Amino acid sequence: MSDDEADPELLALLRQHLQGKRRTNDDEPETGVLDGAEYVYDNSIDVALDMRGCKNAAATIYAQMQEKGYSPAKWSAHELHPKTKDDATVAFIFTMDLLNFSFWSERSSAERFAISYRDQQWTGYWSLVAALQRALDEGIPITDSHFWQDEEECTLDVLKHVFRSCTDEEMPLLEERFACLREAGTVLYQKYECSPVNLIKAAKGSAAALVNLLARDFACFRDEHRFEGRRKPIRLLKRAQIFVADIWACFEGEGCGAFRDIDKITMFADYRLPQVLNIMGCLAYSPPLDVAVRAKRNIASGSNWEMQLRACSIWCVELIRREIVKQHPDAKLNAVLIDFFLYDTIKEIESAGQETIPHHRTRSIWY
Ligand SMILES: Nc1nc2c(c(CN[C@H]3C=C[C@H](O)[C@@H]3O)cn2[C@@H]2O[C@H](COP(=O)(O)O)[C@@H](O)[C@H]2O)c(=O)[nH]1
Repeated sequence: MSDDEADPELLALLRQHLQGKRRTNDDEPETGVLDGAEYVYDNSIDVALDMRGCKNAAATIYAQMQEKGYSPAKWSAHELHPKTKDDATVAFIFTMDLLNFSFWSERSSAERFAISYRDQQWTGYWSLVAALQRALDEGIPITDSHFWQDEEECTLDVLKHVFRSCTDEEMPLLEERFACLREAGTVLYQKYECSPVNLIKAAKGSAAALVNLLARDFACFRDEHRFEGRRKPIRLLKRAQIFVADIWACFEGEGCGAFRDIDKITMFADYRLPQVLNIMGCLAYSPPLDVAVRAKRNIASGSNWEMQLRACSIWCVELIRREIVKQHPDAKLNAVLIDFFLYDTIKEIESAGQETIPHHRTRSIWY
């Protein structure tokens, strides 16, 4: 590139700041997730946003969130979520979001992996929460990072026992989960005196800084992938962001959950949100992608299709959020609460047997 040709990414950034799209305060950290999501959206051909759909969805989402009283307090109301606001709960949420990925199964609902706890069978995300609660009830210190480092006590067999299923299907990616615990135990020992509370304190009240610390120090949180020719990887950081959001929600914005920039956290790019955004008419797939998703074909982690599904979902929720704020300037909502609402909505749709399209199938540790 000759000297007088500026770097296109630099130009885009300059244009963005000149347009005042996102005024950033120089000494406040940014995660870069939203910028990366917008880049992928601008370069997507298999996933598109339906603007009319997003506008309609914004009105519906806002009305229903008001009606259901979506606020951070709702997080602790979930029966399996921890209720105390203390260090043990921070450790629980850190462990949970370290392992918060890939629960989907191709088995029937009767045969899919499930955890039996408190006289109920739990599947999906709730199977993880139930398994952790059950282990603690059984005296297994599964949320203690000293335990994760103890090669005698914390073995793959112990983890298999913690996540033992009441069907003959085992929890997916158990060995990968075991590796996540080991790695996190080592990093917490090396950098944070074995405590996730110290990790939160190191972010000094910034949600974005905490996300960046997780991505910098823990490979298993570093959910970033190449997209086409772009020099910089696209940062999606789903589990890092949902960890910050779960802490914020659980502590209701106080104490460990007091983040001055929580609104910088985006929705969490998992396998449920693209599905519900598609069902709500906000996200549209190209015919080949639509066929692949409906046929439940595996879509490779980090592939172009998968990146479009995840990143366009992030951008879609951002546009829905902006539309809500435009319609209701005093709305006390952010991408986190909208996301929580959308996840709970797709779970209601699923239990009512009203899914009109399956979620996409990607097996990975990222979501
Ligand atoms: N974007 C987004 N993804 C979420 C959640 C949650 C649970 N959050 C609870 C806390 C407050 C909220 O009100 C929720 O009740 C789990 N997941 C992801 O979904 C997948 C599991 O799907 P399935 O196998 O069907 O349960 C898996 O990738 C998991 O990481 C969320 O909130 N947002």
